[in-house]
Order: sequence, then C-alpha cells, then structure tokens
Amino acid sequence: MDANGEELAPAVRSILSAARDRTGGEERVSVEARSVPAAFAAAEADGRVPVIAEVKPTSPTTDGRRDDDPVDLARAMVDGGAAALSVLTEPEHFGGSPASLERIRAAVDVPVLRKDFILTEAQLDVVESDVVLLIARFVDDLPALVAAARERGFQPLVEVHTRAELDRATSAGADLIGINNRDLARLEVDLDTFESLAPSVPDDVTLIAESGIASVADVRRMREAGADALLIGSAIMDGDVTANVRRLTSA
Ligand SMILES: O=C(O)c1ccccc1NCC(=O)[C@H](O)[C@H](O)COP(=O)(O)O
Repeated sequence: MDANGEELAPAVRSILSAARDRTGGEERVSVEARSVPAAFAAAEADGRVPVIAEVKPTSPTTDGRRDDDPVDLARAMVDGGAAALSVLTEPEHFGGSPASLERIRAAVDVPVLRKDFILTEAQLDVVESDVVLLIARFVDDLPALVAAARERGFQPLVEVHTRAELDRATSAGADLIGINNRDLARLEVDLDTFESLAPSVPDDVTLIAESGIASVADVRRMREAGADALLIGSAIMDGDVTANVRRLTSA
C-alpha cells in the first residue's frame, strides 16, 4: 500500500523496497543548475516542441533492454532537438546509474533531470543534476524535500497523478510539476489523466506531461491540453533515437 492506502503494482513495490534500502551521498552536493524554463523557451523560439527525452535502458513495462552507451543515446537525443534530458539512475529495474547521469551531464549542454525514486534528503546527495524528480505519492514530507533540493541548487520537478497529489505539490511550493499519465498502482497509461488535471494547475507553474506519449497526435493532444513540455521515454528509445526526437519535437 502507498501513503494513500492504495495497492501498488508488484514492480512498483519492488522499486520502492530497493529505493528504501539505498543509502544517500556522503557529502552534500551543490549544483549550478541549467535553467529548464530557459531551455523550453529556447526550443520554442527555434520552432521545436519542448521535449525532455529520457535515457531509459529498460523498465518494468519495456520488453528487452538497450545496451548502447548512454552518452551516445543522450547525444543522439540532443542532435534530434531534445530541449532537456531525463536520465534514470535507478539500477535494479531501469538499468540506470548515477555514473551514467554524471557522464551524460558532462557531455551535453542541455538541462539533465535525475529520474529516480528519491525518498530521503540524503539521497539527493548521490549525484549532481539540473533537475531532480520528487514523486509526490512516495515522499512523506514534500515541502521539506522540495526545500532541501532547492538549497542544493536543484530545480525540483514534483510528479503527480491525482488532484490530491497536485494540491500537495502546489502547497509545497513546486513551480515545476509533471503530471504522470502512468498509474503506478496498475502501470496503465491514460492520457486523459493529464487532460483532467491540467486545468487545475496554477498558471505560474511550468507543466510537463509525462508517460504514454508515443505519436505526433499525442504530442499535439498534450500541448492543446496545456503542456509546456513533454517527457517521453519509450517512444524515443524504441529505434532511431535522433529520428524519433526529431519527429516528436516537430509535431
Ligand atoms: O516506465 C515504466 O515502466 C515504469 C514502471 C514503474 C514506475 C515508473 C515507470 N516509468 C517511469 C516514468 O515515469 C517513465 O519512464 C517516463 O515518464 C517516460 O514514460 P514513457 O514515455 O511512457 O516511457
């Protein structure tokens, strides 16, 4: 059960169990973050839809695994026009690592999001990134973790899936919010999730649509519903990464 008393998919329970066992960093990190809003504005000015392309070697809902060098994948995504990157650092279920994020961030000039299941302040100190994901559903004291992330220089991206989680995110002062179309209880994806929640997001928040975006039509649908940017993984990782990013950023 999660904090809402809801049943979680076995894969998500396993992810959280592994996350709880992971220690944090030994020294507090300090980040000079590359601005996400500035990166989105630059993409718009260049006529591209702002896309955060995700380096996701595998996942509980992906068949198989890509073993390309993550830096090669990241460069290919930027070559295709990605405004920013998301990099999984969760090893057991997504094939990610802090080392991959570190190498990628040194190789590109766009903002890099650390995509992991961060539960404690100490876990912020594992690796530097420009943006760090905080999943409202799994974080007990969201205001404290948002503040702790900002104190280190991170831009916190608070991920929500329900109205209650959205209210917690705005109460915690989040100005970068992602609505995840993937229900982490059943691992099902429904783009209606974003469409139903987006109207309740304050205008001064930068809003990102996450998960299940696979086509130009999906991109247009999320943008029409109010997405400032889109976080896309599987549809980009499946095949020619540069061509996939170019297709989706040209929607
Ligand atoms: O992607 C999964 O299979 C997954 C399973 C359990 C928890 C989280 C999961 N994904 C994390 C994400 O939110 C996605 O990697 C990201 O939003 C991109 O989604 P997609 O474009 O659908 O690959």
